[in-house]
Amino acid sequence: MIKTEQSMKDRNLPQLQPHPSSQPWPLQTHRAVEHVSEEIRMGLLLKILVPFVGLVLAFCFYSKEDFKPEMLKGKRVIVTGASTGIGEQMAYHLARMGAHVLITARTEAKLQKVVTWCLELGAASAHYMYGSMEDMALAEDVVKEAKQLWGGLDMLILNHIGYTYFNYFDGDVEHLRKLLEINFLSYVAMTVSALPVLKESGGSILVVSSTAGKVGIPFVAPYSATKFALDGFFSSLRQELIIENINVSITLCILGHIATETAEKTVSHVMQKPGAPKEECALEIIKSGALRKRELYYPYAAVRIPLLIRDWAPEFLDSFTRNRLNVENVKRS
Ligand SMILES: NC(=O)C1=CN([C@@H]2O[C@H](COP(=O)(O)OP(=O)(O)OC[C@H]3O[C@@H](n4cnc5c(N)ncnc54)[C@H](OP(=O)(O)O)[C@@H]3O)[C@@H](O)[C@H]2O)C=CC1
Ligand SMILES: C[C@H](CCC(=O)NCC(=O)O)[C@H]1CC[C@H]2[C@@H]3C(=O)C[C@@H]4C[C@H](O)CC[C@]4(C)[C@H]3CC[C@]12C
Repeated sequence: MIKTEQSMKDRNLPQLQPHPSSQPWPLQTHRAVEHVSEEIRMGLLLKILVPFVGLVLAFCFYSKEDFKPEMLKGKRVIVTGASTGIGEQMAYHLARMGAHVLITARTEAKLQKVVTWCLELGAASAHYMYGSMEDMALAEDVVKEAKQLWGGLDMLILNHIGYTYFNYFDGDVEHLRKLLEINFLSYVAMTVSALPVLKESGGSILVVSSTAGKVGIPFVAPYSATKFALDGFFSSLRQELIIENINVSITLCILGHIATETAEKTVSHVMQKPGAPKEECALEIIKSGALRKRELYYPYAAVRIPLLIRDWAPEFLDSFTRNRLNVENVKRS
């Protein structure tokens, strides 16, 4: 194209100027129109959505069954990824409620400290097994240990995750494969191993997931894939348990940004406010499992409202999500 313009000049011919109406709109005008129609759509959406959300919140508030800590007294509970973060706090809450806890992670020293503190807090018993959930045999051995210790199992809390970077997807398929093993396949392996004893006890499976397992959030593609996989697998399995009248509940816990050490280290430079408290998050997960809820959203508004918007205005939600992050602080590694 430049070459063409150059040849016209060489031949000293008058430069023909295209008619203004034939020129494409300048980018700015086009974007302004797009923005206005988006504004109108948003205005309509909010006039409908806000009352609807109010009704949803009212329903949830008034339909809330009462949770009692005694529900967990003497219950036999496995918590994975409990050496730190939300899992550690869940172990402490369960201990205070008088449950039997078996906790897992890779770092034995941290697990020993958590078990000691669980006994201090009143756990009926507290044990740990350490190792990486890349090893499916470990996933099965943990459930076998629970059967040997307690003769059964009442609650399986699947919580651990492998290392997660927060950056543009770098094309590393091997990292994704490994994360699928740790964050997804090991959850399936533990479930397969635990289902027979959970059927005997009429127990519960709690699957800890994320906003990033329900909507597209930038910079977490591999992690997000593993969380979406959890939704697909466990939502399908829940249907099969209902069809077969098997009294095992599955609660999918959809979490927003939680102030754990790892999360704050990973994303504090892009988040505009700190995460929600891990202690309260941990308690809400336990409550939702004890009440056999289908899904937990925590923090409620921060997670539930984007999910409502997701199906009505996906492009708006994408734009809203990007605007909530200081994306300029994410530099390709
Ligand atoms: N924090 C947040 O903002 C959010 C968290 N979530 C979810 O909550 C759950 C807990 O998150 P959070 O507490 O922040 O995570 P943390 O990073 O604080 O804890 C992760 C736990 O998993 C263990 N772990 C790590 N790698 C492995 C492995 N290969 N095999 C077995 N265990 C492993 C860690 O112990 P060790 O290193 O000793 O193995 C640790 O106990 C996760 O499922 C996460 O997806 C969801 C949304 C937001
Ligand atoms: C950035 C996401 C939150 C989007 C938002 O603004 N939601 C409103 C709100 O939550 O207040 C974060 C939601 C989920 C987080 C990620 C996650 O699921 C856990 C990982 C934990 C790991 O230890 C660190 C990074 C995480 C990928 C974490 C990053 C931030 C979120 C995507």
